[in-house]
Amino acid sequence: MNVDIGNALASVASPGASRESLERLDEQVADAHERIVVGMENSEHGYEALNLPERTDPDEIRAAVEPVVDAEALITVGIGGSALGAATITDALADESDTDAVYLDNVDPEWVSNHLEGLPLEETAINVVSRSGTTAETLANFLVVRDAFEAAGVDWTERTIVTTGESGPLRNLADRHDLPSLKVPDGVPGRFSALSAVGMVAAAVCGHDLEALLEGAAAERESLTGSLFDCPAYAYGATAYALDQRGAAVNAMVPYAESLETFAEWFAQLWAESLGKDDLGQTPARALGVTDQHSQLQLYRAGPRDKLVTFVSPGETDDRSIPDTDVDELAYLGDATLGELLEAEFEATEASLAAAGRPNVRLELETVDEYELGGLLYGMEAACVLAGELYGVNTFEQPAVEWAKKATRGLLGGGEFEEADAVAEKTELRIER
Ligand SMILES: O=P(O)(O)OC[C@H]1O[C@H](O)[C@H](O)[C@@H](O)[C@@H]1O
Repeated sequence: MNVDIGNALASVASPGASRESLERLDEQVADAHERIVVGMENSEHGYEALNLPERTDPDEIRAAVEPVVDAEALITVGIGGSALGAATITDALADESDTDAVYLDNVDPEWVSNHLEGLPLEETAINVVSRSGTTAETLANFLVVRDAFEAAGVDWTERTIVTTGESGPLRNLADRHDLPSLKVPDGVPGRFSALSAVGMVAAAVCGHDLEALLEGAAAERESLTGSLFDCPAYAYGATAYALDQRGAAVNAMVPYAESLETFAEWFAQLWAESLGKDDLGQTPARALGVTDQHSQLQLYRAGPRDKLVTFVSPGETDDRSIPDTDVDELAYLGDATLGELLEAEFEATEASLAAAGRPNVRLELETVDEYELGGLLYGMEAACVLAGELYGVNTFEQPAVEWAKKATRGLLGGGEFEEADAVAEKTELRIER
C-alpha cells in the first residue's frame, strides 16, 4: 500500500497540515512507534494484533475447514469484529470464488429469514465466530441457523466450524459436539483480528490464498519505522490525526471499487471503536466511488470544512469496453472502457476536492488481490494504533459498546445489569398525530 498525503497539505487544503507541522508531529510518531514496538515485543493486549502476520497458522485454518471446503455456500454468523474482517476479504475477492459467502450479523428477522431461504443447506457450511462466546446477536442467529438445518434434515454438526475464545458458551458447545474449532488469538481485539482465524476461516472455505494475505500484511509490518515519511501506514494515521486536530472531525472512506465497499464498513468499526473515547476521535463516514459522487460529493466539496476524504484507488482491475455509438455527443465514450471512465472520474473528483481546498488522501493498491488486501488491512490497523497513541486513548477497549450490550442482556432477562434501568428512565417528549 502506498499513501499520497499531498492533498492534505496546508498549501492545498484548509484544514490542512503544513510540511513543517508534520515534521514536528514526526517526533511524536517516533515516540509512538517505540511504544508500539515494545507492545508488540511483549505481546501486550491489542499491540499483539500487529504480530498476526507471523503468528497466524494457515495450515491450522485449512485443516479446520477441510470437512466443508467444497461447500457451495458459507454462512458466517458473527458481528462487528467477528464478521467485518472476513466479509471484507471474501467480498473483495468474491470474483475468484465459487462459494457464496453470506454474513449474518444483524438480527433483523425478515432479513435473516430471506438469507436462509435461498440457500442449499445440504451444501452449506456454518462459520460461527465470537471472541467472547456470549454476544446475544451471534448466539441467537446461530440457534436460528441450527434450527433451519435441523428442519431441513441436514446434520449441522457435520458442517459447522467454531472460532471463539478459550472458554465460554460457544467453546463448551464446540467441545460438546466435537466441532472443528479455532481459537481467537490472545491479546487481539475483534476489530484487529481480520488476519487471524476470525477473518481467515471464511477466506479458506472460499479458496483464497491465505499465505498471500499474510505476506502482504508482513510486508506492511516491515515498513513500520519511526517516521511517517518512510511508512505509509503511519503517514495515514498521523495525517488523519493532524487533520482532526485542525477541524476535520469526519473521515469519509471512499473506495473506487464495489469489491471494497465492505472494507469501508470494516474501517468504520476500526476507527470509531478504537479512537472514539474521552470526547476524542474522528467520525468515520462511508461512501463509494463513483456512485456517491452523485450524492455526497456536493457536501464534501461545498459543505462544512470538517472532513477528510480518504480515497482508495484499487489499481489494476478487469476491464470492459464501452460499445461504440452513433450518437455524436456520446462518441467520446466509445473510445474508452468502463475502467478508464472510473479512473477519470476518480482523478476528477480528487482534483475537484483539492481545487476547492478540501483535504483528501489517497490509499493506492496495485490491484485487489490477497497480497494487497493483507497489506491494506494491516496498514489501516497500524495507522489506527498510531493514531490512538497520538490521541492518548486506549485504542483496544470499547466500554461504550459493552454498556449497551449489558443493557440489552438485562432487558432480555439475561442477568442483573444496572445499565438496563436506563431504558425505563428515558426522557420522553412525543409529538402525536
Ligand atoms: O466476538 P464477540 O465477542 O462476539 O464480539 C463481537 C463484537 O461485539 C461488540 O460489539 C464489540 O464492541 C466488538 O468489538 C466485537 O467485535
